[in-house]
Amino acid sequence: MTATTTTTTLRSYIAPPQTKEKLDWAELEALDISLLDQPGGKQALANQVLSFINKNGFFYVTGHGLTNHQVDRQYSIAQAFFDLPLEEKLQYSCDTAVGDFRGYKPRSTGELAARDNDERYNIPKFTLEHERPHPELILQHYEEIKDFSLHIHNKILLPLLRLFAYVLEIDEEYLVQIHRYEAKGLEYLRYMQYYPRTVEEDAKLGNLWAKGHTDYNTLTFLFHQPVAGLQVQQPDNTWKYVKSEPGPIIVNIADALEYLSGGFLKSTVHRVTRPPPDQADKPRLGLIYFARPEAEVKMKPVQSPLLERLGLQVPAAQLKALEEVTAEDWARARIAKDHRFRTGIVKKQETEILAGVHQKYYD
Ligand SMILES: O=C(O)CCC(=O)C(=O)O
Ligand SMILES: [Fe+2]
Repeated sequence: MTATTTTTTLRSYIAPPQTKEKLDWAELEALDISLLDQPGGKQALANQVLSFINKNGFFYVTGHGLTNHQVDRQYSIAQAFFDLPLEEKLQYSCDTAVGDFRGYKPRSTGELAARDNDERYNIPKFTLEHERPHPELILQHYEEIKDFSLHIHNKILLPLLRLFAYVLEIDEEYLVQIHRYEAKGLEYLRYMQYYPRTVEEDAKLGNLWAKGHTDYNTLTFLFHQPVAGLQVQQPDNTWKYVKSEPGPIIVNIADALEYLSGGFLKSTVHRVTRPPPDQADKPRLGLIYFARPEAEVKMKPVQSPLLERLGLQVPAAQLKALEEVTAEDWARARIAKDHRFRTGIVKKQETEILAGVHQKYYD
């Protein structure tokens, strides 16, 4: 694969206006990670993390060093990608039947449209393992996409992992060492677009654009996108909207980090609902980065003095199962099970994923 340096003019991305509806927004903490470079900053952030993280795995990150312009450039590329003819996009399809999410996933049509109403293009880590064909449009912006992805990995993910390790009172490099960029394993930047449906269609589907789920990776980074719909499940099982403003990145803890932290860091259930009336007729374009542990990492919990003091123990049966499950196996199994439902192979979503470990929630 060759990355060309040709530059074509991209249509500017103009974000849709924020909703004027009064919605029930979740109150989420914002971690300003630029404080990590200042005296006392790490301890202040650790105290902040300890104040909420065992209840809620959603938070904002600010001070992350990416500008709104850089984010909007990614949206311009994403927008141009989804504008490509379907036949071209289909040449880069991902093999979700075997749990491989690299590349393009179309939305389903006909009767299955109800189960899958979004298009995705997942751009994997820029390592030899993942060299693969991309549309010319992506190749033209390859270096820019690479810089953006590497910034997320090196300047946002790794500092957060060090902070979480510090909170868990374990070696501060422990989590970083199982997320080496060059190592075998999959992370990706995702361009995503949901499509509006009629009031009647949505009503039949419980007004859900994506059912409640947890993510299967380490941390998910959701960049600003103003079409409201993302909701996070509260400890009392109710749902609140997650507000997205230009600047902060919404971050959520996902399964691999919950397992590695013995359940202390909570992989938090979320879903996407039909947007409010003043936004429901627009496609909802998203930009998301999914960080994952290295492929061979077993998801068994770390030995942590904090967890011991708190008396947090993973149930014996689950612990035994997790000792066998690698981050790669877990993600592949989740993706392959999801494929079976989306493509109609099974009628109901399967909650048992692998080795007796169940996915937390479906609805
Ligand atoms: O589109 C969103 O806001 C959330 C997407 C999501 O939860 C996912 O792709 O896992
Ligand atoms: Fe998700």
